[in-house]
Amino acid sequence: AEEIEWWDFDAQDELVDQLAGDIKFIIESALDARGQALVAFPGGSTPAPIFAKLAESSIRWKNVTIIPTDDRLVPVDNPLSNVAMIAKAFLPLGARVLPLNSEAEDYKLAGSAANARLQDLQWPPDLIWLGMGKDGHTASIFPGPDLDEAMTAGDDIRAVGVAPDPLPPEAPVNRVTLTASAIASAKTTLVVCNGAEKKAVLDQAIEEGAKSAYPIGKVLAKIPVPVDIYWLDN
Ligand SMILES: O=C(O)[C@H](O)[C@@H](O)[C@H](O)[C@H](O)COP(=O)(O)O
Repeated sequence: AEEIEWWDFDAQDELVDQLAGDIKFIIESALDARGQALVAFPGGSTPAPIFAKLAESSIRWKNVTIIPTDDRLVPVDNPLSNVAMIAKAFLPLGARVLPLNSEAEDYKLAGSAANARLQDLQWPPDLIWLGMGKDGHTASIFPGPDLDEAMTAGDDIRAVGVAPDPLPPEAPVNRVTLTASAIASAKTTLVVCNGAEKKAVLDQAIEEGAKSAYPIGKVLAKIPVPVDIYWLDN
């Protein structure tokens, strides 16, 4: 990243208020400028309170398209589905929510189907919000066999299918994920993470940059704009 700005929080509600306010500002600036906005939100356990706060805000959601940064290859009625979590929060407000995953059995096919779908969108996204795992993964760019493809896919490849090895215990399924070049194309990127363990990983990843074994380090090194990191010390 051109520059990294850290925002440290001691209390979750402070982080939620600040982050929801900043995301609202980014979306409304895009709506004022282009009449529409495209944003990518992560899955996992961190987003729920922030989604709830965003859902309370007076954003003109009907002109907003939301895609997941990545998704687990499960049907939308599966509790592991990221798009289901996003749809539950924002569809009732009139936002357009586009799934990354499809019925494709094979994760590679699912990746190409997701990539084809993203080609129809007004690119690049106004905002990409990244989460991070303790292993340094972000979106579904994991350390391991598919890391290279997700990191080196050309600018025209916006999503790929990945088969993390080992499968992440919190959601042991194959995935589709935005590629590093797609993430690096965003107008604004922010990272949200919590806890001392993740902070240590993130500090090391940022220091090591493109050489890092941590995917978040490689991805952040590709981003040409300043990145804000919201960290909750809990
Ligand atoms: O589908 C996913 O799993 C996510 O998009 C993933 O990248 C997530 O952001 C991290 O795993 C952090 O997850 P937590 O918020 O649960 O710590």
